[in-house]
Amino acid sequence: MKFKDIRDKLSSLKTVNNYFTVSAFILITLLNFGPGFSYDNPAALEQEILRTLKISNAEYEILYITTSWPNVLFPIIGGYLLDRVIGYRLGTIIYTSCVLFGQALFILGCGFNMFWLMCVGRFFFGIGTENTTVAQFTYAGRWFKGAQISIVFGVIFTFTRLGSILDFNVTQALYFAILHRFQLNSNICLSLAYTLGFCLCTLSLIFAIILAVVDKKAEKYGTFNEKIDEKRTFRLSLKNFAFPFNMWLIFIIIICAYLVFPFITLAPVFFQTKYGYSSALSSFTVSIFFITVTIVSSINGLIIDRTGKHLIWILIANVLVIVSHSIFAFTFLPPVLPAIILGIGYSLATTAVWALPTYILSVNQLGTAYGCSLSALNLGEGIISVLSGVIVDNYGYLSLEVFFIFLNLIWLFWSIILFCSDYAKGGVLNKWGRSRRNKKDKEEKIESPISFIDAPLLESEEPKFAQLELENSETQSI
Ligand SMILES: C[C@H](NC(=O)[C@@H](N)CCCCN)C(=O)O
Repeated sequence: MKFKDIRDKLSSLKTVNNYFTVSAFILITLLNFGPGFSYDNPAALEQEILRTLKISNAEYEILYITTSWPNVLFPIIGGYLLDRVIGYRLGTIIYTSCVLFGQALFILGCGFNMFWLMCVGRFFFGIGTENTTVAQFTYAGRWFKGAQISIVFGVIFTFTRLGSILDFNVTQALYFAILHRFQLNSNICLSLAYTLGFCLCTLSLIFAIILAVVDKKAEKYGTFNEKIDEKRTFRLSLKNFAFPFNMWLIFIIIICAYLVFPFITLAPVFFQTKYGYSSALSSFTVSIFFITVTIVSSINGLIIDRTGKHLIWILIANVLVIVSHSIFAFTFLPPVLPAIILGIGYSLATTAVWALPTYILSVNQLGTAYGCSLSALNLGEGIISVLSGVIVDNYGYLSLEVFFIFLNLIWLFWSIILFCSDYAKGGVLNKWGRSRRNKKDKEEKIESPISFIDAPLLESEEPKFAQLELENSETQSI
């Protein structure tokens, strides 16, 4: 075999791998769009639900409690099952099916005026959505760990937040369009409006199935460097929970970064109280936060991958969030400014922090780690939401802001500890992007399987290259 033939074979390998990678990138980043869109379906039509089902505000809250509180536990189980029992391919299909099942029950509950069925639906939807996130992050780590991981998370967050923004605008418009055009009873109108979410969740299930096929084919093709442990067992092994010290610090930082949400849920009334804003203007200011996150997440991902230095970006993000809360607390500057700063800070933090587990854990432990992270952030959000309510009721909004500044100083403390601990261990989490992109970087324990931007020769292709060279020399000797 001539050198040209070898080169042609290798470039065809590169083309196929590029094709796999681009497909995986699209499927992974879109996987949670449908669930992200449907998560706040109740809030998009809150008044209509209250009126149609004749429920109180407290009962309405049950629709969210049943969605979020079970997720203090379920992602840990779901993540472990992905790693050790069902595998992430089948797991993702099961979890997206659970989302779909939950959304279907929720819609039926609306249609038949059965509030309890809506709550059961939201329970299945909630555990399905959160575990789909665990599976999505695990897939991201499996495919893109290395120099492209943050852009993947950036695009994931752009789509997830875009889903939320669209939900609030489209679902409501759809409901009123159906109501005015067909004059149906409002239960049926609610069900029909929520059917859009159901269709998008169906797409997630389809994406999960295609992704499993692409992943399987890519594995057969030798795309991945790291082998998946195929030994599946139903016996609980605590070994998968034995994380290195830095991973525990990452859990704490994830909890802290997500404490922005308990604030955001109270923000509309805060804006009305402090700035005398109308309800519409307050909601608009909150939406500025979400729009900022949607726009900047992908850009942040790109910047973080280019520069590396994830821990520095987390520190910068932390400072931005503190600045934002300080402006809210101690100035009367228009709240849209700190809302934008908060959006940039939060987006920077999440885009950088979710990449970190992939640098220190094997792919066989990623599901468990992401599951624990999701459980931890739900617990943190749950506790801080309750505390925030108590603080507002008893001490007012200035105290609430001081409380959030204090929480962010705790985040700063743990970020510095992580920085020092990582430095002492050789700075794996805080490398320059250039160094991660350098394929000869032997320090990196586990490399990115393939480069998304410009797929270079894979390490896993080297045996094939050797094989071709062998064939070539044999042909020549004959
Ligand atoms: C990964 C993280 N997920 C969450 O915070 C979930 N608890 C709630 C998702 C709500 C989506 N509108 C995230 O979305 O960043």
